[in-house]
Amino acid sequence: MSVPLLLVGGGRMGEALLGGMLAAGRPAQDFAVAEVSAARRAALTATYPGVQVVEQPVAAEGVVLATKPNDIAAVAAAAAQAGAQRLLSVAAGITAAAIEAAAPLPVIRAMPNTPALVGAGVTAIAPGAHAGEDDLAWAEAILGAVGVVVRVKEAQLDAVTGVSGSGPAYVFLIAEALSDAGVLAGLPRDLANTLAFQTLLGSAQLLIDGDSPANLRAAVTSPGGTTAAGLRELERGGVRSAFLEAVMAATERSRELGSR
Ligand SMILES: NC(=O)C1=CN([C@@H]2O[C@H](COP(=O)(O)OP(=O)(O)OC[C@H]3O[C@@H](n4cnc5c(N)ncnc54)[C@H](O)[C@@H]3O)[C@@H](O)[C@H]2O)C=CC1
Ligand SMILES: O=C(O)[C@@H]1CCC=N1
Repeated sequence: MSVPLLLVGGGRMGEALLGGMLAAGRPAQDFAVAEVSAARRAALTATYPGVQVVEQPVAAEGVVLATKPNDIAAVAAAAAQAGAQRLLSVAAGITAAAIEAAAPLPVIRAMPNTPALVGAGVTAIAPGAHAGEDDLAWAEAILGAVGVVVRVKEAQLDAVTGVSGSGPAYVFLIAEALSDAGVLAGLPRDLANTLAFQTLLGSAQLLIDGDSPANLRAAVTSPGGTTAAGLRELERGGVRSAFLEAVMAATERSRELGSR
């Protein structure tokens, strides 16, 4: 009997998707994870009772490919061999055409991010040549359980990777730096962490509620006040252009991963 959804690769992204879908209420029996690392299999088995954790792909209606980009073609072929009917790849860079060449199945490409683990991910999806509306709807149902899903053209996925796939790492770097700065200014680490992390959460919520970043920033910035003094230093440090360069570098790296 085939399982509804097999995840191949139970690493950071595979676990974020699995954990997110379980937290959203999908039953553990809906899932199997194929993972080559014995240590990872042991960890997943202990954390997610009821999920079938195996070494090699088992028969599944749909398969999420969540191994490193270099392994995706071989893993797609193995999943097809094991009876998969359609594939959802989360690998950075690897094109739908490359996956279709390894496995003659409908392929959806997706770029999720790790906040999927707490149901607050954002994923962009794009169809391969043989994927139809039902395949896109299938991918949306999987990824919609762990956050917002948007549809894009496949050519946009490299830029999506640069912004939101890699984006959580940029935000964690900001969190670290803001907390470190609090410590430098004399606050205990616990307090600095609470202040920095809750500031990120609250600011994100204001943005999600719909006002523009520029308006929200202006509302914090009193004439001649503390924020204007701080922002001046951030601009002097080139923060804005550092973000432009970071996203362009990540986008370019995603393109490189796809062209090897
Ligand atoms: N980590 C992230 O924030 C994001 C990662 N991705 C993509 O997700 C994919 C996985 O990335 P991570 O989870 O970060 O890597 P990872 O290294 O944490 O996980 C990959 C897992 O796949 C396993 N694996 C390797 N070959 C296998 C095989 N043949 N069969 C079964 N399991 C196998 C490894 O043992 C490992 O546990 C990559 O293609 C990456 O581009 C996409 C969006 C965000
Ligand atoms: O760093 C990477 O290559 C992966 C893809 C997006 C986030 N992590």
